Amino acid sequence: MIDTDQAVLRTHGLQMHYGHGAGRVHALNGIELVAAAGETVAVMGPSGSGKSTLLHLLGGLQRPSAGEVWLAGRRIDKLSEKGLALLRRQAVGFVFQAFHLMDELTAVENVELPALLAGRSPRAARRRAVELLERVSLGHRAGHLPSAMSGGERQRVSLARAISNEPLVVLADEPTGNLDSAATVEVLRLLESLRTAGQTVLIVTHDARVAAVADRLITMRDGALVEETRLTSGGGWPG
Ligand SMILES: Nc1ncnc2c1ncn2[C@@H]1O[C@H](COP(=O)(O)OP(=O)(O)OP(=O)(O)O)[C@@H](O)[C@H]1O
Repeated sequence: MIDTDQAVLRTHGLQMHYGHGAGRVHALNGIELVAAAGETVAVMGPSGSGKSTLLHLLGGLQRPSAGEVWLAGRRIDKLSEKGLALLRRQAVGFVFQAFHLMDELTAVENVELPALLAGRSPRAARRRAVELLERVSLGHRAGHLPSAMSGGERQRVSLARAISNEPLVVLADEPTGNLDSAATVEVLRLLESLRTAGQTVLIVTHDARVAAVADRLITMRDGALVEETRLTSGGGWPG
């Protein structure tokens, strides 16, 4: 049991409905989730079980229909739009299956963007972006546009961007969903290095190799958490 005082992420009675009347979809039905500081949590479950919706609510991309979302001891589901935008910029790093990089910006410009938006000096933002690209073994590709990069390289750029503001939590939605096996292994290594570095990470995935990197695996079905497994290896490199 995780001490909720140490929770970076916490939900209480989290519900999400879409639509009205007969067309109403209950995407989340009262989720109680706690993620401790430094923990990597994988979320698996069938298509439509509510994984992406949960991730969006945790990162302040959407607001719940009912219930509470807490990030680092602060309730975020009642924040204003402006407050949510600030929170997303400062406290959350997102990684998406489709990368969501800015096509017209180079790799280094993509990675430095969050730091610039957060008010860092251009020089400091550039220095950090270069360091991060080196950390994901893409220092030599800093000046390249995303269109000139492979899927694995693009996802490594988006991981570097996700951690550029030292977020409290990294939320990854099927980060290997668009990647071949070799690129998946590269991204797995990076997720593993985030875990080792003590970053709090939540990963939605359909890939058991990705889930194996986590400290804890949560399974969802029909908008509910139905199973929780502490991985015996405490997270580890899949063989
Ligand atoms: N914007 C929306 N409007 C209406 N229904 C939605 C919307 N977004 C999601 N849903 C529905 O909510 C339920 C949960 O969707 P969600 O995308 O969270 O599932 P998921 O587990 O992430 O699925 P997948 O693994 O296919 O990505 C599904 O029934 C889905 O059709």
